[in-house]
Amino acid sequence: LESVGLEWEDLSCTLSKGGRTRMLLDGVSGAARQGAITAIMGPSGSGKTLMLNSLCGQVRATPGLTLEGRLRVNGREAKPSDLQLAYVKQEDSFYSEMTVRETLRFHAKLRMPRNTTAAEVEEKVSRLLALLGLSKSADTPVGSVASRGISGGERKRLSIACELISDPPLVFLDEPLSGLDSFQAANVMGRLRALADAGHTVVLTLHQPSTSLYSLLDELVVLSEGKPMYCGRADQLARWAGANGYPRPRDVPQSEHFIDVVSVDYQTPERERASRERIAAFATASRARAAAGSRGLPSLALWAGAPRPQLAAAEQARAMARSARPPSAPWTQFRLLLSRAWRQVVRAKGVLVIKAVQQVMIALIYGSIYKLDLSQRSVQDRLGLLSLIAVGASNLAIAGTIRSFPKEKVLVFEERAKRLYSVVAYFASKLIADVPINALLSVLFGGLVYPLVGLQRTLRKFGLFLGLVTLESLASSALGLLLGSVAPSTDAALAMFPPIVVLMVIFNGFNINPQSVPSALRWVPSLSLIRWAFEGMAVNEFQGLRFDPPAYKLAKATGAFTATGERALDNLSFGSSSVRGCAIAQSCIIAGCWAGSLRSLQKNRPRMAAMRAPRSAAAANSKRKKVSA
Ligand SMILES: Nc1ncnc2c1ncn2[C@@H]1O[C@H](COP(=O)(O)OP(=O)(O)OP(=O)(O)O)[C@@H](O)[C@H]1O
Repeated sequence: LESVGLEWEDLSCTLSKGGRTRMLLDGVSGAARQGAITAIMGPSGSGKTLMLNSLCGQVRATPGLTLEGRLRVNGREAKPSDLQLAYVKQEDSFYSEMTVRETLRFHAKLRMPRNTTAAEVEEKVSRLLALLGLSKSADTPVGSVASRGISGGERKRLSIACELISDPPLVFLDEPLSGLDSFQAANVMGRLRALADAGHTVVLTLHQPSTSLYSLLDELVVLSEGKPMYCGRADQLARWAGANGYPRPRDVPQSEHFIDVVSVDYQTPERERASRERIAAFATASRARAAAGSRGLPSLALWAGAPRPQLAAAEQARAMARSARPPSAPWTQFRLLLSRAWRQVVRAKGVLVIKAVQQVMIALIYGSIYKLDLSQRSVQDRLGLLSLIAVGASNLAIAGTIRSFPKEKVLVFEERAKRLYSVVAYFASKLIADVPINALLSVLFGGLVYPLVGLQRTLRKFGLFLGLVTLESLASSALGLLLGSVAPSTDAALAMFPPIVVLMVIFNGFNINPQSVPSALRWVPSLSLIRWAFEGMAVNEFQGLRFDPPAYKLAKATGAFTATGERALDNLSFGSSSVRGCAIAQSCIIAGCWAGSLRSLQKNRPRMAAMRAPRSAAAANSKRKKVSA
């Protein structure tokens, strides 16, 4: 493992909004050495995660946010994007139906160099399973909130294992113990200790660790209000507090005591002022200690003896280019993604059964209510039934996709940020895995409802009906995918869903005559997938039908009744429509939604803030004064 020591200097982050500037991080300096666990601690909201993210280039670019600082790797200036690191986020997301081993194998195949053999992949997977204590649960599905799987601690260890595939020397973890009970927390921390002992440089954020977990830490950075309160050896924290006038009472763990000392006390205005003064004093003392020079910081001296070999410029450029694209071939990415997506679809048997039961129930409801004959009444019944089928099928498919896709999108963004695969490979695999199931469910519904209600009994018309229902379901899923891709969250996507469906229902060709559509909205019906489904099904059903004349004589004599299916279609302005035309229009909507979703996934990647060189000490001080004023 490459020996890596990381040093940061004058790390600052400001956020300017509405004429006000907040210092989120304020002149923090420190170091993390190889073979050590460095923890970033502090009260809630003190900037722990922000600092960790700053070091590894993961701060989201927000309007008004500026990030400054200097990073050095083994004494040489570096940018966060140059670091070969593992970053384990607080929230993990996995495909719930994949087992632990399959998840790890998936990552290994995507992350390991292209010429890695299958045996090498398996060897790596087994080694990581053993290293993170996951061998026993290797063949258990990861699970989710809805389906039980591995424990919280095992999920965290799996996240760490996935990040360790490419043997990064630096390992960053945001709150790795959050949500874990003391047993699981000790297990995770024990594995991190083993990683550090194996030569990794481990940096993590922590809330309040127990005394036994604290004893596993080597170095500590304590923040309050974004300011540095302490940077040095974890076991020297109490000495630092004492030396600055706040000796630790007996029996109070040193981290608990110090974090209390440097927390803002909001109980009364006086106490708040006093606590802020205390924080300012600790910040000054801590910065003075850092400014005393790198030799003053124990951590810096420890890695200084292991300089990183200088890479030649050409080799450096090649390494950068390599890291900018996924290591695996596009075909491999597609194959692996398809196999993962397919497993997720077919193994989620509960979801599949629910969807199938839903389709059967709806078909049975229609079948028990509608009995179509050739009476005059049946004209209205047919139109009503076909319009309900068109609306119902689209609602089910759009809502289903909207609910599931935004969650998947988060995982895809994360995996894309790690450059595991291209969006095209992901998108193609998703469509291929989803389409057969959607088609199968549509055929199940259509195949049941068609004979039950008594639609025209010819094999050709039956086949066309199934095709139209399937196309509509695919178009609806594609629209759901588009909404899920452009919307920032599931809630936002669900909020967009009703108005869009209402518009599509209004303009379905049955509820408003095309001549009555306001001229500014004439284009809307051509985008309504419900309209194309309804129109296609109506043309398919009504063409060739001869209706019985009504029983009352006057209507019979004047011919004021619907004698043929063609007449019914004329009344709806569908006289010149064809099933083929509707199917082509529906296919164009599918293609448009897929293209839009792909584009949105490609464009909507989170942007990270770049780190600028810090301003001079004098400029930083004057800014500090301005902000606090
Ligand atoms: N990208 C960003 N844009 C704007 N503000 C941000 C950004 N990242 C963090 N902040 C702000 O910085 C402050 C510190 O947040 P951070 O999440 O680092 O705190 P923390 O110490 O990790 O808190 P906790 O212990 O509660 O998780 C918060 O006020 C947060 O809103």
